[in-house]
Amino acid sequence: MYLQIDGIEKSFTSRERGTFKVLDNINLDVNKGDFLSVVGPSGCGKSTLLYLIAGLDKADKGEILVDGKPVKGPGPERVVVFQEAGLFPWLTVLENVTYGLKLKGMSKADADQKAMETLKLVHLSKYVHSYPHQLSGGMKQRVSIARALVMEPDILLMDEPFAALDEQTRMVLHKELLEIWKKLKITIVFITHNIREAVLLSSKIVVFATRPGKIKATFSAKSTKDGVTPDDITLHLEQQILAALQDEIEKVLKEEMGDDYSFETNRIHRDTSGDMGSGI
Ligand SMILES: Nc1ncnc2c1ncn2[C@@H]1O[C@H](COP(=O)(O)OP(=O)(O)OP(=O)(O)O)[C@@H](O)[C@H]1O
Repeated sequence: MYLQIDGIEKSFTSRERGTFKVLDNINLDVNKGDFLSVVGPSGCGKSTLLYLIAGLDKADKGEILVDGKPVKGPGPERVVVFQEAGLFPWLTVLENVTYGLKLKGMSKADADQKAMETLKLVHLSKYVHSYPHQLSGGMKQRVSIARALVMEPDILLMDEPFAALDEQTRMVLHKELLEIWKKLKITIVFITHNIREAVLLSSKIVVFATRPGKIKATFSAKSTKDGVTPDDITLHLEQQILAALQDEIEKVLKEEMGDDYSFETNRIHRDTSGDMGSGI
């Protein structure tokens, strides 16, 4: 197993909520080259798990292993792409992408060459000298993906990277991310609220239960790759994931709105034209 998550527990403490458990006994095995999506209602601990894998935070209990070695902090083999591109506004696209390489001590010429190759991969060769404010949201997110890929990580950790983008841009980036995944044979852990996005992109999907976050169901979505899956298989998988999520969504709504809140099962339904589950 390439990425191994063994018995992870994590609690936080805040003035309003006291100490509360966010992740409870998370066990997950990810193979090298898997595209794993984690789907779950708001606040169930998806990002917390991603940050633990990234080594940006520490678990209270359990262990995360990459290639058999315990994660003890951030490492170049695990790079995070966030929802907001977070580019340096005073640097050009090329300078943003070479920034990490130069910090590692790479010469300008080598860093520029490597960055140019990576920017080609995300179709931004023409914009290397542009500044972030001159780019659309989708282009900024491409730069952010290039900035991560240029470090040649083994695992790309993506925290709702397309959530702030419009539907058409997101569709294009889905296609491009799948091409990159296949070309680089990289392992991806992808956090999303969007069931359709998870089904379209992933080889494996994990549904989180909430309060505290734990794994409720795991689905294999390998057959949905390469666009060969008949629509009805994709839709069936979406329905199964939605069914697994339904109780969890209700739990969150009752906590937020009160126990008398009634959740109609037909409120969230499969909508072939829409963005399934994006409002969860
Ligand atoms: N540093 C922290 N201190 C206190 N509470 C935190 C901290 N980080 C996260 N939380 C809380 O832990 C819970 C899980 O947060 P997390 O961001 O992991 O959930 P999520 O599933 O990614 O949510 P969303 O889908 O809304 O982004 C939330 O209730 C959040 O408010």
